[in-house]
Amino acid sequence: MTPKERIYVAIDTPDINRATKLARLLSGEVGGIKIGKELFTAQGPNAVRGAVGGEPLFVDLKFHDIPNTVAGAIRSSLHMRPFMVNVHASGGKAMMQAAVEAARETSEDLGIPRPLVLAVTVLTSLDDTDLSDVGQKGPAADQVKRLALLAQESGIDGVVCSSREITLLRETCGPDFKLVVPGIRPTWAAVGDQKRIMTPKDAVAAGADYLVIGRPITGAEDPVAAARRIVEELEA
Ligand SMILES: O=c1ccn([C@@H]2O[C@H](COP(=O)(O)O)[C@@H](O)[C@H]2O)c(=O)[nH]1
Repeated sequence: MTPKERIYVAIDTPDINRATKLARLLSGEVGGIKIGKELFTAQGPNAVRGAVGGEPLFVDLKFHDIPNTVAGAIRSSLHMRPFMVNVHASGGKAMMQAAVEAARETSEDLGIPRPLVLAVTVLTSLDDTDLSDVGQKGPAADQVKRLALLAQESGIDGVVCSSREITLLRETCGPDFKLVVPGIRPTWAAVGDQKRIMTPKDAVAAGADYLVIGRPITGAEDPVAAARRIVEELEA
């Protein structure tokens, strides 16, 4: 995979014209587009697929509900022809198994490749103190490892984690388990609300499969130049 192909740009906006413009501008500059709750909730699935065009799509809706409901949500999300979809690992084993099974069945019914089904471990905006505030047993790396192992046992293809846990998860879950990492910050970008961060180059060196990068690209005065700068840093 080339460095460029590893980058999924997070387009977080409710505005379909802005999303479409960004997706067109960045086509060929990155590996794919990630859309999340902001665009999806404002515009719905047809508009999302239209905005993204033919680019590989990561549908980041982080489903977290009872198994039957999550299976239904996964089935519905496959109409956007995603390359990756996700659920929260903390939804438990039965929920993750239901998600994987729904993705398998629906992709067969639709005659499309089965998307990678990922599980979110601990959000990159949380640190050890935040985890303890919500009663989760930290440190964050321990909770990430626990959830990643549960996800792997459930048939999930990989996890969303921070780059700081890559080395640990490569040792624990092996080379084929996909590691998709948001919380990516080039040295020249604002950190914002992210807490467990790393630079693109360090994340790839650590063994990330895909980097999710939003505001450092979409919030830049020139998003194409920002994307190219990141690719150059990865290639250097
Ligand atoms: O743990 C997680 C899971 C998902 N995200 C999503 O990734 C992008 C990051 O955007 P930036 O602008 O680069 O911070 C965003 O869409 C989040 O919803 C995450 O950040 N952390």
